[in-house]
Amino acid sequence: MFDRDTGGARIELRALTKHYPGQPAPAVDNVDLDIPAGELVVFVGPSGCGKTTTMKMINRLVEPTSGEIRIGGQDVLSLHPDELRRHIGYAIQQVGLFPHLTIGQNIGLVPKLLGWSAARTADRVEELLTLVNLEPSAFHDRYPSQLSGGQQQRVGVARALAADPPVMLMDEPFGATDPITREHLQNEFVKLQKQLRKTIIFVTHDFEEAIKLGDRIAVLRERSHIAQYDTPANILANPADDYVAGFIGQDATLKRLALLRVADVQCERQPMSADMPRITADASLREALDVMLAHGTDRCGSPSGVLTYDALCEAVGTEPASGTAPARKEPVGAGPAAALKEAVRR
Ligand SMILES: Nc1ncnc2c1ncn2[C@@H]1O[C@H](COP(=O)(O)OP(=O)(O)OP(=O)(O)O)[C@@H](O)[C@H]1O
Repeated sequence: MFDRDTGGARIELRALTKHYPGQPAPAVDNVDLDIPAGELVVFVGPSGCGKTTTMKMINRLVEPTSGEIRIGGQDVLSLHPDELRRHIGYAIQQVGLFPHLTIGQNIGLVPKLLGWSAARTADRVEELLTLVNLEPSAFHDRYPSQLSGGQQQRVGVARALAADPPVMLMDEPFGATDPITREHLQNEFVKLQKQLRKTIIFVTHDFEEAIKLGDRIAVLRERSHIAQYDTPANILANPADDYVAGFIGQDATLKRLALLRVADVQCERQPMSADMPRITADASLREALDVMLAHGTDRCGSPSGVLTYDALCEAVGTEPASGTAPARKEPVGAGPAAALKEAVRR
């Protein structure tokens, strides 16, 4: 099956359509989409636009009315749905852990179904608990009700990864957590995916989350019609139309600053004074701008040279304000929104 390459498999949707019985219009209408192997693609769109239906057709929790789905070149509709689902990881907001099974048993469920030996399953469960930052000795034998919401969501992700599937479907998997836990889970997940390079479809309502996690974002309209499908940077720089621009909101420049690293920008080879603020190469341009504003200067030192305010503006395609530099000292805590209003949008 397509899971021979567990590092990720290409997903192709062709004219994919779902018309629920008794409904006046299809929930998903004639969708074409290619998802390259090893990429994480985020579906964003308003409630009811068909994100979940599109995703559930891929593991056949919903049967398509018409169209084609291929994973790793294989026709998904010709496979037995149960067999198919054992090779696609699935994580959802409600987590769906079995309350009467321990955490270890929940994670080991699919490997057991796949006929793995008890020893191999036990090793995998331990490996996965460690991977999602849950100490195996502390969590293996607990029941789901004995875990916090964020911990349960980590178990949900571990369970989806259990059989090392090439494809993962994730429907708002961090949705039910508070903002701090959510950010933590997102950061961990970004690190994890860098390592695993699964092919992932990730549904969210949160555009910030889409920018942070996605190699590409599919912005969907009603009936899953694709308004734009591109990298976060390209969508932020060139939204296809007002609909997409509406999703991005007011802070496109800020979001682009957050996406770019100091290392991505041409720095000038010039002497650095002792009082020039310093920034690391992997800091974002948003952080660099904050540092400049906090120090009332238009430049800061980085490992590859001096990063100037003008270079920063050029990197996000914004004209530097005339007379240039962020002149007033502002506390770092004033945050980038205030900074950009002050420095970029004058
Ligand atoms: N089982 C069903 N029977 C009939 N209609 C359905 C069924 N499931 C979903 N729908 C309808 O299909 C459309 C798309 O629903 P879907 O859940 O895919 O949207 P969504 O974009 O995931 O929404 P949300 O963001 O609110 O979860 C909606 O109009 C919904 O009411």
